[in-house]
Amino acid sequence: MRFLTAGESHGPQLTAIIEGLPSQLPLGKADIDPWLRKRQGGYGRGRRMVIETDEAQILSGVRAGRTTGAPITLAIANKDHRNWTEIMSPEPGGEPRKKALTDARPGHADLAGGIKYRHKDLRDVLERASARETAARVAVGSVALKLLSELGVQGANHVVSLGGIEAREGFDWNALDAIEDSDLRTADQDAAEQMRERIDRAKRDGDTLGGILEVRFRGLPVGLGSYAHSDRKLDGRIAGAVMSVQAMKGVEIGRAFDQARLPGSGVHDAVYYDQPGYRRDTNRAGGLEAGMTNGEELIIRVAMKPIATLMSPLPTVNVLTHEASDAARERSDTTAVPAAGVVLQTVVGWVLADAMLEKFGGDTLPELQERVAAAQQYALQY
Ligand SMILES: Cc1cc2nc3c(=O)[nH]c(=O)nc-3n(C[C@H](O)[C@H](O)[C@H](O)COP(=O)(O)O)c2cc1C
Ligand SMILES: C=C(O[C@@H]1CC(C(=O)O)=C[C@@H](OP(=O)(O)O)[C@H]1O)C(=O)O
Repeated sequence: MRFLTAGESHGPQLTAIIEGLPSQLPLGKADIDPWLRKRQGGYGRGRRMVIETDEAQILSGVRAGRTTGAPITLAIANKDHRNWTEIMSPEPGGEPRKKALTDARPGHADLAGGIKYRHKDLRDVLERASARETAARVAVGSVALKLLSELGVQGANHVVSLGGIEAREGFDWNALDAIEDSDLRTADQDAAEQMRERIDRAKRDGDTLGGILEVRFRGLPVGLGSYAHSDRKLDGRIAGAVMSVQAMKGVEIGRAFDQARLPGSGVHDAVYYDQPGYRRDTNRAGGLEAGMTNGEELIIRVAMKPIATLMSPLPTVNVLTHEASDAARERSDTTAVPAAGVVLQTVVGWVLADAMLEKFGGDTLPELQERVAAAQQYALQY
């Protein structure tokens, strides 16, 4: 499978094309829009999320509620575009350009992007660097999650820590409703309250916050990915997808950073066999060994940096005058950690769905389902 997204943050719309999805997958707006709405949520988001009510238009590849095997086109309108039509379509060469951005924001794409593409109005950089693009990626990933759910795979995401406030350790699949109900995407209500206070303080101070997120998947068959060549290794592919999300700066499989301090006897998972098949009593590996799923729950943790745009700005340089200045202040989120969990679950879902198709082939969903069931059976008896 492959996909492309296009669209600027304040342009008319975001567009995504997905190619390679099997036919006969039941698919409609109801499978995509709830993910878009979840991505918009979370305590600490800025005013843009009040303007947008993201929903996907399915423009090709689906007929009578089922995929046909043809490329799928998804479109998400930017409602805010109507407030930016003039700014987004300046006269060629017209100077000074309205809302030009010339005070490069440390931590954002502005300075390196301006030098790379030779833009002096850094708006030409930020429009595409913006995490608005993640709306398109979530739409794409939600289709992958739908395919996974038809194959018996379920995912989840939650906030582990935000602005230095730690949620209670542990994850319970039965607590998913509490996570979905929480504007901080944690089942730990006490931590959520402290996080809200921390976000309020950061906002008052003109500052921003990052955090740590966890993504989990269960029901995966053994052997997605491969040890046979570097670019087939699923851990590498997951890490690549996760790190490609705006503001993600670290990723670990299981609790890799803690485990790096321990001896092997305290890290690896002993294997046993009794009915109905192979079993491990621990899952410290986080579901991946040698670039392959091992049948245990997949556990991924990701570090998100604090938002780059500060209302109490850092020193920077004006790229027109080279004089010292304060970094540009754009409307912005104080934190987007809860929203990022939704993005991460969907982008990891894409990698997993892709690996499923690679291992099991499948022009159609029923063929895929038969082959996955047979592989699950084989793994027990092996
Ligand atoms: C859901 C989400 C929302 C974001 N919102 C903002 C924002 O409002 N302001 C901002 O400066 N950065 C925001 N970011 C992060 C920037 O897009 C990102 O830091 C920037 O593109 C530079 O890329 P890098 O951090 O990966 O190096 C957001 C990221 C995500 C995932
Ligand atoms: C638009 C979204 O996030 C945006 C991501 C973003 C950035 O710099 O990454 C900056 C802000 O853009 P704006 O200035 O238009 O408010 C966020 O709102 C979104 O998540 O849909």
